[in-house]
Amino acid sequence: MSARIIDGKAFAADLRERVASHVPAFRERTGRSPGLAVVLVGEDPASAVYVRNKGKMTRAAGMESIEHRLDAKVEQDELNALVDRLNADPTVDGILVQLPLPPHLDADEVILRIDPDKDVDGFHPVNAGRLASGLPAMVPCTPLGCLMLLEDELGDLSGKDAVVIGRSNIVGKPMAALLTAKSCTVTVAHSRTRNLPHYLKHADIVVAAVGRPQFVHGEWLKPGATVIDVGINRTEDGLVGDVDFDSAASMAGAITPVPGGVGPMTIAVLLRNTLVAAHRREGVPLDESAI
Ligand SMILES: Nc1nc(=O)c2c([nH]1)NC[C@@H]1CN(c3ccc(C(=O)N[C@@H](CCC(=O)O)C(=O)O)cc3)C=[N+]21
Repeated sequence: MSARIIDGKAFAADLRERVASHVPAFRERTGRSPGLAVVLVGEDPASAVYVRNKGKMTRAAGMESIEHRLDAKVEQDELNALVDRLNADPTVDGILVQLPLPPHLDADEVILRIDPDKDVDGFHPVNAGRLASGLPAMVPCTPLGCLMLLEDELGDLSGKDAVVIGRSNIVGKPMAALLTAKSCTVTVAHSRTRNLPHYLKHADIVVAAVGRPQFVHGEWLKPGATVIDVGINRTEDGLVGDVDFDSAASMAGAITPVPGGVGPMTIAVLLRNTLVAAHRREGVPLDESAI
């Protein structure tokens, strides 16, 4: 079997257009555009590139990008004070503090300080709790992007066997919550899982978010499985995912490439979440399920 390649880049471009199409009506209703504030601490080159791309795409969607660059040596109090100001600013609908932070800063403290209604990353424990409880939440961008690709590929996910590899707060845990809400039977595997191939052999859906280059081998997969590769690993061979693409593509029914798969979806969903946050905050109705 030779897998269909899931074009995350094209899906993300469509999603960004759908988001952009709702901005003019919001502006007419409220007299302003949705605003996304991005905070970058230090000058990690990879982070700087991401932040620049986010700003570009935010503006291309007709939304306001508010960028704050802080010195790598900034103190926690100063970062906290910036978050407080962004929380209080009515023109800011979304706040994203780029992670990881330099080691002297406490990311959990910053995340807890962000107004959950402006938490477009969906990292605040209130949003994790809302998601787990089936309440309206801000949903983390990467797992929501993966879910959109899965539903586009498979339609109804009800009853499917899904294995999520990785248990982070950013991807694995919210991914498992989303798939559970869609009535999948979900297994969460991780670094201590003893027999990963055993679980993968039954999986209709595999989401790999372990952070180890080319970790998942095609021979472990159920023939025809749908494979979503969240990994972004910079190696000598260039950018590779958490899945060994060539062997997986000969076993899977469909697979996301790296690059061009999940990555572009993360940014597109960030814009979607900003649009959603803006509408909720202003009480402007929006059919969220159509975006
Ligand atoms: N608070 C916070 N929220 C984030 O969402 C967040 C973060 N911090 N810190 C860093 C990670 C990383 N991240 C990516 C976004 C887009 C691509 C992306 O567009 N990748 C492209 C290009 C990859 C490349 O060439 O580098 C692709 O996979 O095709 C990748 C990674 C968001 N992150």
